[in-house]
Amino acid sequence: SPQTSLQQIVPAPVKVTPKPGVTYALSADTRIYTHPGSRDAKRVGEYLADVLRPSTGYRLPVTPGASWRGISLLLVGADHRVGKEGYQLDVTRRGVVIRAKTAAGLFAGVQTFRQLLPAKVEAKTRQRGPWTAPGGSVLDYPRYGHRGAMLDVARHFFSVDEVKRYIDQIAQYKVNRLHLHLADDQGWRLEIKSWPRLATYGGSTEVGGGPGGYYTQAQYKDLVAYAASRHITVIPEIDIPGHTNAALASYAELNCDGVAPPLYTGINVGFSSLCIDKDITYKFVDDVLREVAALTPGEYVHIGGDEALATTDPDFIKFMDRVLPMVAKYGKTASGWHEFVKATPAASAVPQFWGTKTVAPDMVAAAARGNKIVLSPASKAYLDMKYDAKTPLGLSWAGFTDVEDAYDWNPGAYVQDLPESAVRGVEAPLWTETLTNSADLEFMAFPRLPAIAELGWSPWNTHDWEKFKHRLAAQAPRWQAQGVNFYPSPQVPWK
Ligand SMILES: CC1=[NH+][C@H]2[C@@H](O1)O[C@H](CO)[C@@H](O)[C@@H]2O
Repeated sequence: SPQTSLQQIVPAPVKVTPKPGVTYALSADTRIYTHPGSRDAKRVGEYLADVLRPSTGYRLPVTPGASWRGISLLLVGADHRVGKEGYQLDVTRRGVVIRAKTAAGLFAGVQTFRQLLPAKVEAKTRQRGPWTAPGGSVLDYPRYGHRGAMLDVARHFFSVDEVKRYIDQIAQYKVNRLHLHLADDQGWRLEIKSWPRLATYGGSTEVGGGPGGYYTQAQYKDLVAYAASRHITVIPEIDIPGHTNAALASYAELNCDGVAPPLYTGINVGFSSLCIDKDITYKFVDDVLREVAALTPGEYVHIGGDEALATTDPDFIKFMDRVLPMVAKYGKTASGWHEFVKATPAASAVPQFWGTKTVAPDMVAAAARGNKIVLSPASKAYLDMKYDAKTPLGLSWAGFTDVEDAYDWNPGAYVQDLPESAVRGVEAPLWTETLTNSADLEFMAFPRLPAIAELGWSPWNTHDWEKFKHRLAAQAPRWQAQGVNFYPSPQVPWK
């Protein structure tokens, strides 16, 4: 197997110091040690063991302790620059030591160490060794705190296992936020106990008329916990007041005329709106936000707000003025598509920019008021955009996006006059009007998701398409070992 290298890690680390001639070899008696007394460190150790055991066949016991031999995950001695999510990795002839201040940092270090082992380590079945990693040191920490992926489970429903598979795939690239688009015109995907028909009826179909589906609150809690075990915080989105046909179809009383529209299985947008002047609308939103907030250990709840074309601007503002305080009442910070800045949300709220142009005066104004922006420019970060005219899946309203387009922009300087200090990070949305299973998701997400993940993690001084495309090529054997159905873009010199 081609020797891996410290120079091929994705996302590119802050500082890499190879030690030529030094190699570490896993062996049958390798042990994994984790910071004594830290349950979270032990969980990272177990995660690493779960990755390595199937392919190597080694026992790799995980025990509290530290040793120069074997693999040690320690919450002591890390360079202060690692901060909350960074790490230091040292690979010597005798052993591997990952140091961090938090378990999240250890988890990030494990993702890097993983990439130093041969690609076949990613297989779920026993492979022949040797299991070697090149010697050297890495000092690493993220550029942005918000490094997100969004999955639209409303247009097409994706099972708990399919979402977990995507979680495992994005975790490899140090993504730390999973935004779940849980409700839209075509489907309501989360059980709400106070409004049961939202899921049972509103979740009973999907784009194209298939059976749809929904997560019970127990299943949703399982997803949130699974993401957390990969140090990914789930941001639930209930898109309102637009994109609400599934809710309006489920409860006639939510409609201004008291008549429920039929369930919708097409892919138009902008035709639905909650009834802004009915009190029951705000009881509905309050009940939903209360239940969603109770299911959200994370700080943010996303209330959508995009394409409210069936809502007048004054009504949109009136609606948001009544709803945004509910998010705070339930102890959460609001996030929303960039349109919601029309309602002047609190400075702590997170506008998510999805525009296609680099001039967004409302984003600059919001930043001036203290809002920090998540960047998801549709012509760069939308993973549902076709790669080119021949791409069988996806949409093209924002143009074609091949992997170089997804990579070649600077989030710190993308929106004119928006200062780097006002950028909270990046997020890659995967809308699923045309996607129905994991293979479809993977075809659109790989190789572009790692490009967006690198923009979120790596220092700008490492940004170089000519180098990145080779590092991306070196990821392909890993995706092959994992059965990831990636798009072999002609822009990448695949191995
Ligand atoms: C924020 C946003 N609203 C629209 C837009 O993005 O385009 C998506 C498709 O690319 C579509 O699914 C979504 O409903």
